[in-house]
Amino acid sequence: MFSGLFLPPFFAVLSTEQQGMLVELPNILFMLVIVLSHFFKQGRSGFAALLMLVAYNVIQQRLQTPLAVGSTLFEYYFLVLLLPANLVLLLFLPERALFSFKALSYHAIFIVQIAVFYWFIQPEQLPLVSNLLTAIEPWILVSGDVSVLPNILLGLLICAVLIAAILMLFREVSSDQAFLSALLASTLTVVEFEQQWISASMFTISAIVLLFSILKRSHEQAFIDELTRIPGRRALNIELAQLSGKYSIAMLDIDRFKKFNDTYGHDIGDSVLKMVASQLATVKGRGRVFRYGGEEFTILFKGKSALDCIGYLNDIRLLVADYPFQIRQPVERREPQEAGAKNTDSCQVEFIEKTVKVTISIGVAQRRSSTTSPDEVIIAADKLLYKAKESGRNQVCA
Ligand SMILES: Nc1nc2c(ncn2[C@@H]2O[C@H](COP(=O)(O)OP(=O)(O)OP(=O)(O)O)[C@@H](O)[C@H]2O)c(=O)[nH]1
Repeated sequence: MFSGLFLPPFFAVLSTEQQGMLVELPNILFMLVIVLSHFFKQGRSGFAALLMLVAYNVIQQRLQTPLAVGSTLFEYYFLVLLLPANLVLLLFLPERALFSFKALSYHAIFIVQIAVFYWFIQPEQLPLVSNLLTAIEPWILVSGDVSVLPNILLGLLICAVLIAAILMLFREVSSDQAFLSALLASTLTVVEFEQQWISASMFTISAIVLLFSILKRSHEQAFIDELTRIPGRRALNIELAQLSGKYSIAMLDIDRFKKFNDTYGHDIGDSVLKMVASQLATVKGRGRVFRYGGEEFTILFKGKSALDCIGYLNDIRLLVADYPFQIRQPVERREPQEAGAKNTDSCQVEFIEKTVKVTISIGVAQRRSSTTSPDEVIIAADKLLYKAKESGRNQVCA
């Protein structure tokens, strides 16, 4: 329906040896994903790769004959039902390292399905399989010219894809995109099952997406600060190690943040950090923002003097200071007691909304000479930050 137009001509120009390599490619890529998922502690992607690897091999080893032969049709239905069902199930299960004790229940679910499949495909089960197919015949209205896929299974596949797409939109789990791609690849494969090369090409694409997803998430884990979603200290250190020529570094600190935490609680303090990071990320002048640690941030301006940066830094300082940060705070309200009544401690908790102002202080220093190291520039910027605090906060010192 979709791919038949371009896949066979593309594969036809390849030599038999190259075609053989392309058929093996999903196996290699999925195994790579499994190994990486173990080292990068991304079990969910590892399980998805394991499922896809087994499904691909079932297709290659068992389903390359016409679907009407022997138990092939039954095996095809088995695959169409269980592959998306397992992928969707994984979307809801918590992350577990693939080769860990905690993941044993996942492996058990998987092994039971393989055992059931293996039992059904034994030659002596053929009469039972034929009877089963006859029994479910009224349910599986074949959609004729679209594919050999019964409408009911096609509907389930579409539901699985929709669930993955909705989850991807509404929660921030980076592996969801890879699951959606695996579900789309499985759907296209089973819908276009009679197309030559469909499984090799779709499963290769899905394996590549899974691989990229693992690498992207590992990169994020290493370099992106989990709370503020901006690059963290490790990313800054790598940038600093590669610096040369003219540059300036700004050190920024939220004013009286300890008091803020003590008054409104650590969770609201975290929201302030997120808000400040999102405002800082809009800095002009090609400044790159990092979370230095705690409530301190760093902005690196390559090719700029401290004087060049003052305007950009004042802009973000004002942006933060003008941001109406909303707080929903619980307050206890004591019920007034009637005269002579017994002293019972009755109080109600109410929530009040209020807007608070957050300010930041900034110190910015530039590289003075070719012998000045980035650490020395940071120390100089820190001293200027201290000066900004001493001079009343909410200001830039250069
Ligand atoms: N909520 C939250 N608080 C943090 C985090 N990291 C550091 N802090 C808090 O940030 C506060 C820093 O306080 P101080 O270094 O004393 O400085 P300050 O209160 O901002 O005062 P000045 O810098 O002098 O304006 C401490 O109370 C830390 O607990 C975090 O990730 N989340």
